[in-house]
Amino acid sequence: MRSAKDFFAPLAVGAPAPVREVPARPSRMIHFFDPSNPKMAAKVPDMVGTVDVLLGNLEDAVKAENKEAARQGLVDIARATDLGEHTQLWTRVNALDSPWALDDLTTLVTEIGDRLDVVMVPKVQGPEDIHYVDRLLAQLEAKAGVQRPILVHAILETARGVANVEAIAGASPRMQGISLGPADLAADRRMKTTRVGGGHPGYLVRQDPVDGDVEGARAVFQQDLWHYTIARMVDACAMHGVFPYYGPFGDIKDVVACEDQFRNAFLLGCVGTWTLHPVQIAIAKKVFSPSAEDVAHARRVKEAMGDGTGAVMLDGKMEDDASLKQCLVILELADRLSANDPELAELYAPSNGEAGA
Ligand SMILES: CC(C)(COP(=O)(O)OP(=O)(O)OC[C@H]1O[C@@H](n2cnc3c(N)ncnc32)[C@H](O)[C@@H]1OP(=O)(O)O)[C@@H](O)C(=O)NCCC(=O)NCCSC(=O)C[C@H](O)C(=O)O
Ligand SMILES: [Mg+2]
Repeated sequence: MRSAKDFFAPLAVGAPAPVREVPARPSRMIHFFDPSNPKMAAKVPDMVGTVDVLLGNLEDAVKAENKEAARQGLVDIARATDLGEHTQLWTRVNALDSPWALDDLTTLVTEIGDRLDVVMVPKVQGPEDIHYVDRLLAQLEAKAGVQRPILVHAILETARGVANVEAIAGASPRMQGISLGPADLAADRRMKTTRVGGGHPGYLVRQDPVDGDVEGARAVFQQDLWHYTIARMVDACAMHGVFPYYGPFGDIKDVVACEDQFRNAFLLGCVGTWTLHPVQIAIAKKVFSPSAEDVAHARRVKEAMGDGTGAVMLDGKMEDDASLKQCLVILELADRLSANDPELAELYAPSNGEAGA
């Protein structure tokens, strides 16, 4: 076991010092693109500034024969693209047991390590996977002279990963966050779904029979297949000061259910989601930015609560220290997003007569 005193020491001579706090940069949408797909790659420069994160995907959804082209494509894009102040560059490398992961990490850190913010690691099984990546990144950073540590993001997509989620979240100061990977997780758990994320019409609760008539009409309520896993992931992330994310929603045409799935994740504590197609970007932005109404309400509660202690009545509802703390989460998020986005700053600005944040 590593001593707590060693936790913030670099894992290789010459590697940058680990971060003590994960930078809270907006990451409402982690936009996936395949760097080996010329049409997608061509769209990347115009997406800068419109998405919080651009992620060059090297893993699943990239054909085996294109793995090397995707890796090199990402290097070329990172070198040629000015990402500005507000768009981060992430990658998803191939799984650690694949023939490509070592070359992915070695090439990316040595070639574009100074431009890469986060490495997403798929199919993480336990803290040992993070320890491996942690040490390797330190060695490569030292070799390449990278000045700031590259952070690590784990995808929760195996039953063992879910069972170890707390240990994964706390495995390294590099841990930036965790995403749900519902498609691989469903397969690993031997669930009987055949989809990439979202609900299933067969997973439901039915109203009791009326007057014992089991054949009569009854309401059915579709249930959320992912509630348990997302809630567990959110707790593990909050416990360790890292960020939780929903993952992919594969039914690109069903923008309504996509928005619902994203909003469930937002309400449960996730800070963002993956976007697989341009149409999902605006949905993620809408859902993971608090509404103007929520911000205005949070400000009213803060104003009404004065020094932050005691209880008050506002619009017929009791507000106290704990509801104030929830409101402060909303206000902090609104402030952070406003700092990067003049449109949101205007949307959230207190109207005449309203108290400021
Ligand atoms: C889902 C797609 C295959 C759809 O692609 P396509 O059929 O080309 O869609 P459109 O014709 O509607 O596209 C319109 C134009 O937009 C471009 N496009 C499409 N997607 C993107 C994108 N992500 N980024 C940038 N540009 C994009 C198209 O090229 C069209 O361009 P043009 O013809 O010039 O107008 C496709 O969207 C796609 O492959 N998306 C990414 C999929 C992906 O990354 N999958 C992996 C993540 S999910 C996963 O791995 C599961 C997870 O791990 C788990 O276990 O749960
Ligand atoms: Mg997967």
